[in-house]
Amino acid sequence: MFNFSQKIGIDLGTANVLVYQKGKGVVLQEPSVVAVNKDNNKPLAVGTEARRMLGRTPGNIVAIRPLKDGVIADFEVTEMMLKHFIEKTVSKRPIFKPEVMVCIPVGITEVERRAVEEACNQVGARKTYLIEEALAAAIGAGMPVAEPTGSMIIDIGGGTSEIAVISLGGIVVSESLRMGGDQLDGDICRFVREKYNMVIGEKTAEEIKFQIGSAMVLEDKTMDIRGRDLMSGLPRNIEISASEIEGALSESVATIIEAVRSVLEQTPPELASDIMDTGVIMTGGGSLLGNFDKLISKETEIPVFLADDPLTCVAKGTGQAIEEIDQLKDVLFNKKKAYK
Ligand SMILES: Nc1ncnc2c1ncn2[C@@H]1O[C@H](COP(=O)(O)OP(=O)(O)OP(=O)(O)O)[C@@H](O)[C@H]1O
Repeated sequence: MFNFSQKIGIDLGTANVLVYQKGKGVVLQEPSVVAVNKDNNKPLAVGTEARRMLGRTPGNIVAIRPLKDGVIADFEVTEMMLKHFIEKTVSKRPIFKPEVMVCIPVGITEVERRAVEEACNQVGARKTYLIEEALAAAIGAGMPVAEPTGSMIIDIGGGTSEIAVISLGGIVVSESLRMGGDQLDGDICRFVREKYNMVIGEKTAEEIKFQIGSAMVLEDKTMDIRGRDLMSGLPRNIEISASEIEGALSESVATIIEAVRSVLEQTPPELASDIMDTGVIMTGGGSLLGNFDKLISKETEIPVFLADDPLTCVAKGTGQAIEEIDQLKDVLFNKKKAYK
């Protein structure tokens, strides 16, 4: 099949990789995990299949999350993962190699930018563009980013949280935290170990977060969990409540709210007034934590809304940006220079 201009947008996330393909939408959504055979250093499984192996691998296999805190921690494994996902999405024998747009966190260093570009070029991209994650999230959430009006986005991913005010296609004020939903899992593990002398894995912690995790408990509920007793070394069940988890998460939640406040404080008054009128939009999987939007709204006295399908906004925005790259080039790339 001829396909002259394969354009794909990649949300290369700490927790999930999403690929958006021109004309098709989000065509791939899989966890950012690779299972590697240590004997020959070859990937054994990538994505969903590899995630099932996390914490359950024999000695010669390791299940690796190659991205940490939003950036590439293991370059070689990231390349394996990108290669697998790009090959899975683009047609088998493309006439032209694909053009790829990848989103990156706002605070990323030049070395980290080059690492992402190099990884895409290594796996066969004809041209690689980078877009800041907050901007991609705002585009994907349908915000009028190119207009002369203030749009505020809070994107909470697995390893990073980006808070930004955008106007005329550029980021005017932003904060980027190297923490997100995954840190909340760590908070839960630590809490259970300290309070109940019990060890739980990160998958169990995430399950607790999904089921009873909340930034602000409005109605308490409980959940039975299973882990390993630290003293006896044996499996044990306990019941845990949503308000206990709220307490365990409070410090990380407060850090994110503090960053939101800091962005608001630095926002020029005209743009702040636009934001008061239109509200803030939350994207990213971390924004699905129970009542997070309500708590931020309560603490900042600004309307806060959860985007439709928050997990796919960044990928959609990245894909839309590459679809319209010719029109957006001036707005996105010149603006970025102007605000540097
Ligand atoms: N229903 C939910 N409640 C709470 N947290 C959730 C929910 N669904 C997903 N998450 C969390 O969202 C995070 C993943 O979000 P997302 O896929 O947007 O991140 P990412 O793009 O991979 O990461 P990053 O942008 O930091 O590189 C994980 O920490 C996951 O546990």
